[in-house]
Amino acid sequence: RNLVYVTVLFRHGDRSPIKAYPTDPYQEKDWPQGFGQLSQEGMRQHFELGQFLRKRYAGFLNESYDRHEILVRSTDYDRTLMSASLYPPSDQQVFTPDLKWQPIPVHTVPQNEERLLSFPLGDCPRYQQLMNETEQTEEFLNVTATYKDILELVRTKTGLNKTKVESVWSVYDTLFCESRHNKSAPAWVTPDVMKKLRALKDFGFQVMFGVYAQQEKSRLQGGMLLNEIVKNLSKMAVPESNQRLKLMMLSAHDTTVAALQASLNVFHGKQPPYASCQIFELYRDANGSYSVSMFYRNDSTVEPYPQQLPGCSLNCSLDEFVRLTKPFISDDRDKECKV
Ligand SMILES: CCCNC(=O)[C@H](O)[C@@H](O)C(=O)O
Repeated sequence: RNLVYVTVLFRHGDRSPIKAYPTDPYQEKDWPQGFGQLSQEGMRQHFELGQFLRKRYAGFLNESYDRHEILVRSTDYDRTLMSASLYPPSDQQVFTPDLKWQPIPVHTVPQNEERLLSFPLGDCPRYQQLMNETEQTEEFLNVTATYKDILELVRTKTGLNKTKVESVWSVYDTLFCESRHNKSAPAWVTPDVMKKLRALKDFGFQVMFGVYAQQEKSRLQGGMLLNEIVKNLSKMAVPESNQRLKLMMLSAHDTTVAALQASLNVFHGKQPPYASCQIFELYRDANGSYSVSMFYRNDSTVEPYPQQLPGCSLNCSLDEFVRLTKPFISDDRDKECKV
């Protein structure tokens, strides 16, 4: 079977915190580029991802960058735009000796117009209703009861007057970024506290796109992106189409990867790491039919993991892929959002 088209969605690389908590000893001035910015570690992570993709698709992609072959779209954040731009050049495209980098065009839309790569999308009362109902489920109540003491600790130590899961989420994120950049944590942040905050953060992802009414949440969130990806796969599955596009690269966030994976029922409930990459490969089989293979790269030290769409084989026929994903895609989201 021959590879004919690839779509990859990745999270940006390592960054500075999005914000500090009220009593945080580190504030915006303590970060080289301020809050929410790609770090040099993040740049290295994405240069490595670019090298991985070039190697994986050597022979499929033109040796040198061909603007007809590759389309890059990013959310309108510095960290995602910069992550997407770190595509290594081929030899003859090096334009300055010793500079192993070349600019590639990265397309985007303003944040308030983004409806493909940023989740959870607001403007959906039905989704908000589902989230309220989720917070009444036994599972949610059990988790918040189990971690009651840690939520209380976070409230008192950080000066945050709310300790809903979302507030804890942002504290963990800030502490995680600070730990990754050798900024010593306050005494109350013990390894056990970080472990519990990590579990709550992962739970926060599960809640956003699952735990309760996962299919309906997918139709209102990640299904929006899944729909585009499935439409593109079908569009590319035509023999000798004059389409030269071979690789669609989407640069986004942890929530984007999680939302998309939840809509495919392949989300394993943990925050997608920096530069993690969801891969869709479309193949034309010898008999002229088409199949889709999915992979998830969340560890750059090993090969990407093959993912199995529930109800299908690892090399899932395109027809089956379309049929099995349909229930997670809304054909009129605005209507389904109305309450
Ligand atoms: C309000 C928090 C928004 N967080 C982000 O945008 C980050 O990019 C986050 O999605 C991530 O992938 O780190």
